[in-house]
Amino acid sequence: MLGLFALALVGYCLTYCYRRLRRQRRHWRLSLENCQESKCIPARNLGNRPFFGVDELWRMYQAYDESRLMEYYNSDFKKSGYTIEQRCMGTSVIRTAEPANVEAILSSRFADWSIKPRRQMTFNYLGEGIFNQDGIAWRQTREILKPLFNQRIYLDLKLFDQHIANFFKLIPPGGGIIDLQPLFYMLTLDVSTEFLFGTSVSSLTSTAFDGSETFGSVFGFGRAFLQSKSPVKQLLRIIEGTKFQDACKRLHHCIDKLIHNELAVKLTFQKPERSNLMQRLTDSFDDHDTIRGQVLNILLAGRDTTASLLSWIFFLLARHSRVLNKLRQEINSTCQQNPKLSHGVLRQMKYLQLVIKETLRLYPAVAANVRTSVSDTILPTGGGSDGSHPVWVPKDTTVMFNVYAMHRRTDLYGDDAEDFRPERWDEPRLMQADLMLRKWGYLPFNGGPRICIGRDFAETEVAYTIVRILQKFSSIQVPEGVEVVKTGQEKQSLTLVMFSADGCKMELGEKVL
Ligand code: HEM
Repeated sequence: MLGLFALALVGYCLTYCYRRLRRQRRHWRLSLENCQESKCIPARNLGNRPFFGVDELWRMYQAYDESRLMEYYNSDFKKSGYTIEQRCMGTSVIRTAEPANVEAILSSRFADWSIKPRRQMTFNYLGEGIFNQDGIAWRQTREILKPLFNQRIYLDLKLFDQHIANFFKLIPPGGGIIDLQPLFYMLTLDVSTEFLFGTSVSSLTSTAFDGSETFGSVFGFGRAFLQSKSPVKQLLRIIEGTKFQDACKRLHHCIDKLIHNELAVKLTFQKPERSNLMQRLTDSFDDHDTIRGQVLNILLAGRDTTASLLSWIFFLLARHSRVLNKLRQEINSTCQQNPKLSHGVLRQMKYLQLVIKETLRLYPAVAANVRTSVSDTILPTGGGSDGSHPVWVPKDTTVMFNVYAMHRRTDLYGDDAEDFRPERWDEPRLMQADLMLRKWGYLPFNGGPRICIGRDFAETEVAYTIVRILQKFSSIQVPEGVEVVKTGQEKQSLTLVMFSADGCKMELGEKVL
C-alpha cells in the first residue's frame, strides 16, 4: 500500500516537473520571438496572500456584495500598477487597464484569445449566440447580422417616436419623483425589439403578453440571476442549480412565445418591407434553439447596455446643473433652427455628443471584460517592478481588462479624471500625442474584430431620448433626501453591464411640450 502511494507521489512529482519544464521552454521561445531586447517578466502580483489567496477572494466578494466592485478593482490598480496578477487556490488571473494590452487582446493578437469565461457564465441563460460564440461560428453570425445594422433604418428617428411617447405616458403631467432606470429598461426593450423584429413587445404599454409574466420582468429575472453569479457564488453554482435552470426555462419559454406568437405570425401574414433579424435568422439557421439563442444574445447586447447608459447620463446631469443648463441651451438653439430632428441634426449637437462620450468614459456599460488565452501569448506591457516589460501569458490564462479603471487613469485623463466634465474632450489631452493611447485608451464599445455592432444605433437612440426628455420636463434634479456622493463612489451593480444599484431617482418638473 505504502509502495503504491510512494509510486503515485513520484509519478505526480515527475509530471509536475515535466509540465513546468515544458512551460518554461515555451516561455523562453516566445520571449525570444517577441521580446528581443527585454525579456518577459511576470506582472506584479497582489502579494503572497495567506490561505492560498482566499482572503483576497473574500475581499472581492465583500466589495461585490456592497456594490463597490469597480472601486475595489480601481484601488488595486492605483496601489499596484495597471497590470497585476492575482493568484488564488492554484489559479492565476491577470488584471489589466493598459491600452497596449487591451489592443493586443482585442486586435493584434486577437487569435490568441477566446471568450470562454463569458460563454460558461451565460450559456444556460442565453444559449448559442453572437455574444458568447467564438471562431467560425461567431464570424458567420457577425456576417449574417451586419447588413441589418448597415441598413440604418433609424436615421429619420421615426422608429423611436411612439416608444418615447409611451415612456412619457408613464410619468404624471406634474412630473414628480420617479425612478427612471426601470423605465429606461422598458424603453430600450421596446425600441430594440422594434428595430430588430420590425415589431415591438411594447412593454411600456402592456403589463403582460401572456397573461402572467411580462417579457421585461422575465428578462430582468434572468439578469438578476447573472448578477447573483458573483465570483464567489460561481463556486457555489451547484447549490443554486435547479433554481437557475428553472429561471432559464421560464425565460426560454417566454422567448419561444414571443417568437411564435408575436413575431412568426406577423411575419407570415404581414411581410415586412425590409429584412429584419427574425427573417435573417430563420433564413440562416434551421434549429429553433439557435434562433432563440441568437435573439436573446442580441437583445441582451443591445438593450441593457443602452438602458445603463441612459440611466447614468440622467444620474450625472441631475448632479451637474452647469452641464445640464449648457446642454439645454444647445438643444433649444439647435431645435429652433432645425424643428425637424434627424440623425444628422443630433450629430450636429456637439455638446450633446460630448455628454454621451464623457458618460461612457466614467460609466462604460461593459465595465470589465474577460478573455482566456487559447495559446501561449504575450501582453506587451505591465511586467517587472516598473511595469514596462512584456508579460508572458501561458495558454488557458484568464485576463480581465478593466475599461472602467482605464477610463479613470489620471496619467491618461488628468488629475480631474474622476470628474464629469464633457469639455475635456475639446481640450488638449495627455494621451492625444500617442496614437495607441488615443485609439485604445477610450473604449466603451471595444475595438478590433468584435467591436460593438450597434454603436451608431445606440448613440442615436440615446441622443434622441435625451433631447426629448429635456424638451419635455422643465427641470430635472436629485430628489431631496437622496445622498449625493462623489462620482464613482455611488453603489454600482454588475451583471454583464454596470448600472446604478440605487436606480436613477429624479425629481422632474412639469411637462412642457
Ligand atoms: C450604449 C450602448 C452600447 C454599449 C456601451 C455597447 C458596448 C458593447 C461592447 C463593449 C461590446 C463588445 C463585447 C465583447 O466583445 O466583449 C459590444 C458588442 C456587441 N454589441 Fe454593443 N453596445 C451598446 C449597444 C448595442 C446595441 C444597441 C446593439 C444592438 C441592437 C448592440 C449589439 C452588440 C452586439 C451584437 C455585440 C457583439 C459583437 C460581436 O461579438 O461580434 N450593442 N457592445
